[in-house]
Amino acid sequence: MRDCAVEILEDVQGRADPRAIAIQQVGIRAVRHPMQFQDRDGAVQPTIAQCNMYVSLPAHLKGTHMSRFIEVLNAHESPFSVESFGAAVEQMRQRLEADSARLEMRLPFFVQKAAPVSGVKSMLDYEVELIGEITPAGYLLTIGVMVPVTSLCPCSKSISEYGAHNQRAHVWVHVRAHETIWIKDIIDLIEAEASCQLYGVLKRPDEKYVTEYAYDHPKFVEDMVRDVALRLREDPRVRWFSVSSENFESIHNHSAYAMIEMEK
Ligand SMILES: Nc1nc2c(ncn2[C@@H]2O[C@H](COP(=O)(O)OP(=O)(O)OP(=O)(O)O)[C@@H](O)[C@H]2O)c(=O)[nH]1
Repeated sequence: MRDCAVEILEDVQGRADPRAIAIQQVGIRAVRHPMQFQDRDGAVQPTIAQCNMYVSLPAHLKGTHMSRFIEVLNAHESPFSVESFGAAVEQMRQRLEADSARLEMRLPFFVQKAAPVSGVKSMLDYEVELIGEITPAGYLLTIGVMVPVTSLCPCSKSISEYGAHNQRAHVWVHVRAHETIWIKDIIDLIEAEASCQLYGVLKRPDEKYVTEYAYDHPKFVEDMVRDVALRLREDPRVRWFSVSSENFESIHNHSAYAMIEMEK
């Protein structure tokens, strides 16, 4: 067997490139990696992130150091959070010897909730997206959260002698902030504006409660994104946001959708 440790291998990606074209993003996509995630309450939860990792490559170099992206992930032992994310992007930028770096992570995030009447505890899963970019101009973090909620149609309630159609909706909020805004802050804000929030476990008294609560808080998809946008516009921590809602209609085989984006 040949001994790779002593063999001299050419560093092809370090060769000069004659085309003189810089690359804005080169790297790896769709890497799944186990990690620890920490949010507002300080508890650390294990999860699995799907990562995209990119750096810039100057015009004179042929290739980037592909293996180092995974090395960076594996070397990262401390929990990720909205506060520590910038340090992780900077580690990647330095290890790849690049001017700019971009780290995108999407992960399931779990919250233990108590049912509204019985108090029975259960976990609910949300989706989180963290997108951190370091360029010579500075660091930009975009935080995204998808919150599943109930929406109940105000028109259906108004025109029907009894009942109202309702559906599950996926509300995505992305924010860029002046200061720390936690994932749980965004979840609380969205759930407060839904026709009703969701729970993993509901006993019969809870089911009666959420049915009547949703009936008392009807929302079109437009109401949903406007009411969340109002809260984000009033929040001094937020400097840019987008909010969208996709309502999986129960009376159609298609979704209703609305989106608002605002730079403050
Ligand atoms: N740049 C580049 N590398 C690729 C690609 N596809 C596979 N690779 C391989 O990724 C491997 C690892 O690259 P490097 O990180 O530069 O590996 P290395 O030179 O042994 O490690 P370092 O000394 O840390 O730079 C190389 O063997 C490349 O051939 C590609 O499209 N671009």
